[in-house]
Amino acid sequence: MVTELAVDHVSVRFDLPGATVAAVADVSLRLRPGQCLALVGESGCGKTVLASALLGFLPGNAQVSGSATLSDDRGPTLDLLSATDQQLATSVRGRRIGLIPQSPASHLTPVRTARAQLEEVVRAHHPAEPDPRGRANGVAARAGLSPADLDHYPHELSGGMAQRVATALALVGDPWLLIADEPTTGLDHHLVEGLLEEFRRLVADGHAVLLITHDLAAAQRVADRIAVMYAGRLIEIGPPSTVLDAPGHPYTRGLGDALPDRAFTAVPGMPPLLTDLPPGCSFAPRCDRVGPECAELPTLAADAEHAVACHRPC
Ligand SMILES: Nc1ncnc2c1ncn2[C@@H]1O[C@H](COP(=O)(O)OP(=O)(O)OP(=O)(O)O)[C@@H](O)[C@H]1O
Ligand code: NI
Repeated sequence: MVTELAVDHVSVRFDLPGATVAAVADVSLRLRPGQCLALVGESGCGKTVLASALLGFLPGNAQVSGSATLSDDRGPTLDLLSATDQQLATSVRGRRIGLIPQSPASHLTPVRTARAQLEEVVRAHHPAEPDPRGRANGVAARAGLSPADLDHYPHELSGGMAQRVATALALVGDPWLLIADEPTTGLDHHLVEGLLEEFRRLVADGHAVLLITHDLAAAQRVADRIAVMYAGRLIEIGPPSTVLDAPGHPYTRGLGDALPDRAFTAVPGMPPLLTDLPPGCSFAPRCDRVGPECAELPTLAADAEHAVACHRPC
C-alpha cells in the first residue's frame, strides 16, 4: 500500500449572510513519507482553512468539495472530507495526522498543567507504556522543552512555550504526517533552528510534514517543495531552489523579493476580497505583467515537478 495524502480539487466556501467567502479554491497536492511540503502565502489566503478542512475542524457554515484521500497501513483508506467526526477523532487526529495548530494556547485546557495534558495523550496513544512521565519528558525534549517547563499551566506559558507544548502533543502519537500551522511564530532564532532540525529529522525518518508558514527562509531550509497560495488557489509549486530563485509566477517573484536578504520590498497592493474574486487570474489587478489573456483563469499542471498558474510567467 502506498502511504499518501492525496488532496484533489479541494474547495472551501463559507456562507455568510449576503455573501460567500471563497477561502480555498480547487487545491490539489500530494504528500508522501519522506517529503516536506511548505505552504506559503499572505495572511488570509486560505492556508489554515485548508488544514482545518483536512482534519474536520471547519465551522458549520463551511461548504467543502473535492476529496482528500488518506492511505496508509494505520487504518482504512479514508476521504478526510467525507469522514465522520467520530472516524477523524478515533483514527486520524494524532495517530495518522498530527496537527500543530496556529493558536496553540487556545487548544490547551486552561485548568491543567502542560504535563497533565501531555501525559494524558501519552496514555491514550501508548496504554502499555510503563513510564508515561518519562515518555512525556522525551517528546517534550524533542519539541525544545525541559521537564520543568511542563509543570506550568497554559496561562503561565509564553506564546513560544505554548507552541512547543503543541508540538510535543502532536508528536506523541507518532503520526506519519504532521501538519504544522505557523509553528515558528513566537519562537526566537535558536528555537526556530531546533524546530526545523526536528522536522528534518522526522522527514529523514520517513514522516511527512506539511509546513504552513509565512517564513520563506524557514521553508527554504526544510522543505523539498514549496507551494504558493494566493487568494485561495495554488499558483506555483516546485522545489525551493526554483520557486525562490527562478519563480514563474509574478506573485512568487514578489514574495521572494520581500525576503530580508533581498530587496525587502513587499508586493504592492492588497490581496482581493474573497467574497468578490475576479473571474480570471485573481493576481491580475496587482500584476505588472498583466495582459488580456489574464481575464481567463490560468490552470496549474498539478503533477509537474514545477508548475505555475500564469499566462505570462516570468
Ligand atoms: N468561519 C469563517 N467564516 C467566514 N470566513 C472565514 C472563516 N474562517 C476563515 N475565513 C476566511 O477565510 C480566509 C482564509 O483564512 P485562513 O485563516 O485560511 O488564512 P491563512 O492563509 O491561514 O492566513 P494567516 O497567515 O493569517 O493565518 C480569510 O479571508 C478568512 O477571513
Ligand atoms: Ni493561518
